[in-house]
Amino acid sequence: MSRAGAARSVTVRVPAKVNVQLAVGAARPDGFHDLANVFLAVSLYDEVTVTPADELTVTCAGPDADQVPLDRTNLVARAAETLAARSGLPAPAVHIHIAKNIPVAGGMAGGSADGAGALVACDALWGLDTPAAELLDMCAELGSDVPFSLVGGAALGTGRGEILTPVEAGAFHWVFAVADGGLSTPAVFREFDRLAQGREIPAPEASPALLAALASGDPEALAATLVNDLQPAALSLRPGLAETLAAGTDAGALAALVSGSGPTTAFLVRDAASAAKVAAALEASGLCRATRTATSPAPGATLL
Ligand SMILES: C[C@@](CO)(OP(=O)(O)O)[C@H](O)COP(=O)(O)OP(=O)(O)OC[C@H]1O[C@@H](n2ccc(N)nc2=O)[C@H](O)[C@@H]1O
Ligand SMILES: Nc1ncnc2c1ncn2[C@@H]1O[C@H](COP(=O)(O)OP(=O)(O)O)[C@@H](O)[C@H]1O
Repeated sequence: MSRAGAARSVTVRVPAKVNVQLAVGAARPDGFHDLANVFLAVSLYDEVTVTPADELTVTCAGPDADQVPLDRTNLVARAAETLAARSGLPAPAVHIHIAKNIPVAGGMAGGSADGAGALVACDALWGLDTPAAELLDMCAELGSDVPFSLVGGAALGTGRGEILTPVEAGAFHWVFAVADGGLSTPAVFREFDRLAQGREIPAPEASPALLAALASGDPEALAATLVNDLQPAALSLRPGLAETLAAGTDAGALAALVSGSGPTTAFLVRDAASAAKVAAALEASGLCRATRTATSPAPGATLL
């Protein structure tokens, strides 16, 4: 996008995710947990635009914009700094704007998506053409979910979720209920540890039945296999979410689960018509702040 007299800018679109399987192992010595994390990118997007500027600045617009930090802790700023440092460039002088549509601190990896988007956008703006493997390495440094935000589609994440293997996925329809306020991911993992005290935690493994259901595109089969080991922890911190989950299944959703660390709740539905019905019922229930409908799989970070 270049225009005489205007600074060139680059925009990248990035997807939210839902975890269709989130198997969590015991806490590791480094404080992370080994996972078998089956990620699915959904068609709910943020857009990250980078424009040359005098210094690194971050702005954000959207319904949740007031909850997004605009300082150097924002993952887009960290991404730009990481890419510049690794490429031997001076400190980045760039304005990064986030058009935010993904719920903040909602368990849908919005910050991770923005971080991946900023990496791809700055890479294009600065004409670096960084190899994909190096970009993925930088993503993993930024956060466990960031590599998946870059690649999108459907993938199994092992290690702390950053080691990705693509998996096959048919098309599915989803409704998301956005809760009031967010949940801190570290706090939800800490609650998982607390609830797990005195129990033997098995090593996390991907479920063959879930992967087969995902590949088949059969929503009933997928509904029977969805599992999120963080859900009891999220419900323990936010007991009211149980009512939201029940309201979605009462309205015809095939399955309901907490999205990642929550508090967004995800509802797998048969088709677009069912999505509209479940979303309307959730909106009418007063149990959530907003709803979104989406399909999966969605592409990863995409230059517009
Ligand atoms: C739970 C998941 C599921 O996809 O996402 P969200 O639902 O929050 O979006 C992820 O594991 C979140 O990944 P991400 O948000 O990138 O986490 P990171 O920045 O890497 O880590 C933040 C903190 O979460 C905890 N953490 C994260 C990943 C992991 N495998 N084990 C952990 O214990 C640690 O306390 C860590 O300090
Ligand atoms: N670009 C960003 N968008 C949203 N939150 C961000 C961003 N960068 C950093 N954060 C911080 O990360 C926290 C987690 O946000 P987010 O990634 O939206 O949720 P989750 O980890 O539940 O998927 C936020 O509370 C915020 O403090």
